[in-house]
Amino acid sequence: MAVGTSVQVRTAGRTAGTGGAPAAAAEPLREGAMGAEVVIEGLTKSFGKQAIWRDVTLNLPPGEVSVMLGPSGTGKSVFLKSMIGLLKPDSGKCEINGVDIARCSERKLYETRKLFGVLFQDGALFGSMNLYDNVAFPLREHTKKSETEIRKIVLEKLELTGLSGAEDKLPGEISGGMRKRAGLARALVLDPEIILCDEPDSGLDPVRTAYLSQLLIDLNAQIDATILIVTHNINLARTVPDNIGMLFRKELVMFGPREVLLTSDEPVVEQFLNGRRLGPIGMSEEKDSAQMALEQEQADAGHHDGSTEDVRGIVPQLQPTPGLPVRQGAVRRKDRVVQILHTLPEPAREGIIASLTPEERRHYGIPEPAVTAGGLTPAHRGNLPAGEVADLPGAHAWPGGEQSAQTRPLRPRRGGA
Ligand SMILES: Nc1ncnc2c1ncn2[C@@H]1O[C@H](COP(=O)(O)OP(=O)(O)OP(=O)(O)O)[C@@H](O)[C@H]1O
Repeated sequence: MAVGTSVQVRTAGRTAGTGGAPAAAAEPLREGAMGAEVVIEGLTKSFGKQAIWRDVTLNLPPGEVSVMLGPSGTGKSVFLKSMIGLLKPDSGKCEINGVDIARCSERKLYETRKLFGVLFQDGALFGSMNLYDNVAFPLREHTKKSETEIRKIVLEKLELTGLSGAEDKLPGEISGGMRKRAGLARALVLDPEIILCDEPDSGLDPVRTAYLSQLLIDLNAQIDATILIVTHNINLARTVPDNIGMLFRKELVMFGPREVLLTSDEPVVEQFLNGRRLGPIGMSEEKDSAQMALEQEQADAGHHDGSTEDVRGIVPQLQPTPGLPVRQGAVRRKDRVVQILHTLPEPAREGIIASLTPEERRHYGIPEPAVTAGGLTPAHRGNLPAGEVADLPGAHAWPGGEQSAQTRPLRPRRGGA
């Protein structure tokens, strides 16, 4: 079995297939708990004389899904490793529940790491252990749970990731997609508040990637964990996250609500989303101006620039499979982005407003948009100078204090958020 052939997602009281009929929303699996917020400020990392990135500042809002994009070699994996303390940054902080991962004691680091579930690129499974033992490993290592308790948790996570029945298989006997899902099952056994996924789609075909995308959204709906995904997959980046960031030229070019990056006409963002050669990104990350001019000349003369379609604008975000709980992160996000709406570039603002229902618009006191009668947001384009987006209030923090009547939460918040 490979990803997607029979992905089953667990609801509180039953199992629902991804194509199942709509049903009443189920209760979340992890009642009351909410993913941790990750506060990153001025994070800088180099290896000897090689600067990787500097002054990276962003917040991962609790329970929201974020994606980090960036050309190969820009240090995305190094960023994930720095977040869990596997690599020490030169300066800056990465704070989780008040603990600065970059500076804390070994004991605190050990404790805080337990909040993380990490899906490594290759699944990082032990080749000599079957899937059951691989998934059980963190529980046997880090908890004092009995084998009966472990069995219950392992079978639950295998079911959640669509791997029921494959317990006895060795990693070498299953497909790449199944290995990814087994890695995800193992990342989930300690009930993580934060899930980091390093290229979860690598090596998967487009259909299996689509199923994996749905699985990540469904997981988020069920456990309300904060999720950060590093990926090169543009479909995934356009449809899954609440927030998108991009690393380029050793800096965080942007990080903020998905609508900002998806409507940006920053050359580096446009080039990356469209997968074309024309633009500032070259084979060795950066291009000089002579090379850029030459490529432009060739394209003007009709030479193919590598892209197949013009990808721009906001597409609808994936929703949890019918029957699963409402994503609490998405509910909180709505309140958050409405509060910072006035700070966002116009195309992003329009996109967010267009994504609200008439009831939500009334609740927030936002007038009906003139351009969205057809329902779907038009392909907006934004214009935000590099560096400015990362400075958006929503990129780093969001107003916490008093809320006006217009920005009161739409629905009661869970877990004291
Ligand atoms: N432990 C290390 N020691 C020295 N250099 C390292 C180490 N880990 C990573 N690097 C360097 O850091 C840079 C960024 O690597 P990283 O793997 O984070 O890039 P990436 O953006 O994840 O790339 P890709 O998209 O290709 O996976 C590379 O030049 C790499 O060689």
